Amino acid sequence: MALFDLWDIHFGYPGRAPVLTGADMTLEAGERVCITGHNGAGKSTLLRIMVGLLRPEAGSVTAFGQPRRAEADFHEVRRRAGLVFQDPDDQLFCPTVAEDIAFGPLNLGASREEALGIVERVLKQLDLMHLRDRITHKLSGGEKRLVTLATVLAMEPDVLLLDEPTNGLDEANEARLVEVLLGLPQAMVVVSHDPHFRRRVGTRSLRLHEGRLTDAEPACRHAVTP
Ligand SMILES: Nc1ncnc2c1ncn2[C@@H]1O[C@H](COP(=O)(O)OP(=O)(O)OP(=O)(O)O)[C@@H](O)[C@H]1O
Repeated sequence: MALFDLWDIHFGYPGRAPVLTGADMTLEAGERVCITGHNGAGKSTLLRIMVGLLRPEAGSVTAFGQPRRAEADFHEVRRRAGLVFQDPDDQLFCPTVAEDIAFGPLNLGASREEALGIVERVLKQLDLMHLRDRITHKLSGGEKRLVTLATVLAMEPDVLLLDEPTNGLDEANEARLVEVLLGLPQAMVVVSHDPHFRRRVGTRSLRLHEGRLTDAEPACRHAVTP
């Protein structure tokens, strides 16, 4: 069973030319699907449709084996598929890094102690312990991006949806991010303009062009076992 199956997705913003005009995509366990395409092609739009932040005009979204149509159908999808937005400021809203990471688990019913344990685990995993008590809005762009990933990993999603995760990262942090992603068990969809990054991380690459997804560069790696 595919984790996600998007079929013939059509979408346009009001008063603008259509963005998606029959996009198809599947995501299987163990896959890391990279998506490329020019600015404004609709990559972020597609990720938002996957988690129900936008609803397609036509076509279907099946996630975790169930067709998803109404808002209520997407609650489970958003719990199981963690979207890391392109702009970290859309995602970080607590005073400190630790509070931002603890927010999701606390919201899902974790105790204060459990949440603090999760904060420590994900910060160690991403090598970010030094940022634990920093004021979130005073972090650099690259630091914010890594913290955003930490907030999503803290929710232990089954699928990761990453929108331009290398934006603003220096070489060392980009290399570290590659290692972290390759070590994660989750299937993921990664939107990236960075061909080197896509080749390192992706098990499959798609190009979004004129509203549809097609195979891009040949895969360089085989799917990892889930
Ligand atoms: N809320 C909105 N209202 C109207 N138009 C929008 C809105 N959000 C995005 N768009 C437009 O829809 C198109 C697709 O945007 P989207 O952000 O999905 O592209 P993208 O492929 O992610 O681009 P980039 O590579 O620049 O991040 C663009 O032309 C954009 O201007």
